[in-house]
Amino acid sequence: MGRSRKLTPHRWKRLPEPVGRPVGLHSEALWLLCCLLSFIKMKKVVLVTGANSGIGLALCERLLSRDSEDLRLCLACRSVTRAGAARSALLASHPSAQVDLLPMDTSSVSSVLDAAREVKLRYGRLDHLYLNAGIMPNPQFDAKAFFKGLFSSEAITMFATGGGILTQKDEVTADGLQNIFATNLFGHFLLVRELEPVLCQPGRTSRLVWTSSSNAHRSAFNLEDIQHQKGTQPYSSSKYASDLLSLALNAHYNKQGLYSSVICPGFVMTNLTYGILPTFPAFLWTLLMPVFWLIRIFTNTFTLTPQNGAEALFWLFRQKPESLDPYAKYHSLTSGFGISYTQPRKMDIDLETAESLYEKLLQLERDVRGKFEGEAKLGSTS
Ligand SMILES: NC(=O)C1=CN([C@@H]2O[C@H](COP(=O)(O)OP(=O)(O)OC[C@H]3O[C@@H](n4cnc5c(N)ncnc54)[C@H](OP(=O)(O)O)[C@@H]3O)[C@@H](O)[C@H]2O)C=CC1
Ligand SMILES: CC(C)CCC[C@@H](C)[C@H]1CC[C@H]2C3=C(CC[C@]12C)[C@@]1(C)CCC(=O)[C@@H](C)[C@@H]1CC3
Repeated sequence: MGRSRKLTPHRWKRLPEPVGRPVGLHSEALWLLCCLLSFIKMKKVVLVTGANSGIGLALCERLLSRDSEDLRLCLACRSVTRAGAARSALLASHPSAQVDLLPMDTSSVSSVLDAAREVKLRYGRLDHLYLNAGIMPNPQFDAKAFFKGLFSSEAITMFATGGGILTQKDEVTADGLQNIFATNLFGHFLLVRELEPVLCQPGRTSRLVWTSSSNAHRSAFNLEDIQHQKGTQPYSSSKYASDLLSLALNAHYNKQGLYSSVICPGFVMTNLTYGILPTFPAFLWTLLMPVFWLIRIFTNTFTLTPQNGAEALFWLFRQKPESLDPYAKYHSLTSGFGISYTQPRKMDIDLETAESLYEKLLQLERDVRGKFEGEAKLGSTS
């Protein structure tokens, strides 16, 4: 027996936009009503990269706590197992929520292209895209510079930005890209470019939000070496590049209803920060917490928990995109009393550099696509 096609109220909710226009005056009116209703009732689609832990997972939790009924959350993660565990944790506290999984490794071009294809097939719309996945592999902590900085006038800045005390050793991915650049920036850029048809739809606005950092420094970034092959601060460079890219994306896409913003979550205790001192046992971090709470009195950037760190991401979700400043970075901050809030701070960026980076990224995109198509052709002929 064929499945009944009766439209129960439950089905209305999930009804995709009507396809094929019926003929006749009544049917025309009915079709218009259908369009209107499906537009009103359709859930907002929110995709978060790196959603299985830390700040990304905390954002998902906060979004569902606010409204789990009208959201369709998609966790884009490189590990299916870790993503599944995160989904189960979210569903345990929000059983009626709609939480989907999407396998995606932002450091791999083919994985990003596959994931984007899947998003277009599955959703047909995308309201919020949180570009949050990020890495800081092989960090080198300069203890000498840290203790020197501790007794200097720059102590607070050092704690707020990690400037001058951290470097990283980068690697090359299978696609021949620098790993930190590919993971934190280029994979996300490619994703946005691929998702253009669902992000830029007439009569609708969509949002991009980049999880950047106060560790993003102009001095670490070089337009002649956007992947940071030569330097020792690829993390800082990738985050500065995301600040620039957000500005360029606004310049190119605002007229199509797509808006981009950047946030800094502050200093948060997550897998990324635990990795900075790998030999430092977990219980020592816990012992240090009272010290960190004390430091928070002097710098509100010590947000410390992923929930506090996700504050600016969550705040942006509730703002009208047109009201936001493309030159501002939205900082998650936490007061000495533990109260979280969001504050915009001007970024050290300019449109000319942003445009130059954008052009270079477009060129790199053409190069990797060309390589992919070439390999695909080779595969089909052999
Ligand atoms: N913690 C902090 O103090 C600060 C963090 N940030 C930024 O916040 C963001 C989130 O980090 P945070 O929550 O702290 O750290 P976590 O390590 O907890 O989260 C990072 C997330 O990114 C995912 N990820 C890493 N590499 C890839 C990849 N190649 N493809 C897909 N997903 C990937 C991780 O997945 P997996 O679990 O598989 O590794 C994880 O889900 C990052 O962009 C980071 O740079 C910025 C400023 C400060
Ligand atoms: C062992 C010592 C007693 C304590 C060491 C503390 C440092 C490891 C942290 C102090 C400031 C932190 C910091 C970051 C990493 C860890 C510290 C250097 C970041 C660089 C992490 C990533 C970011 O994006 C920055 C915003 C953070 C800034 C502060």
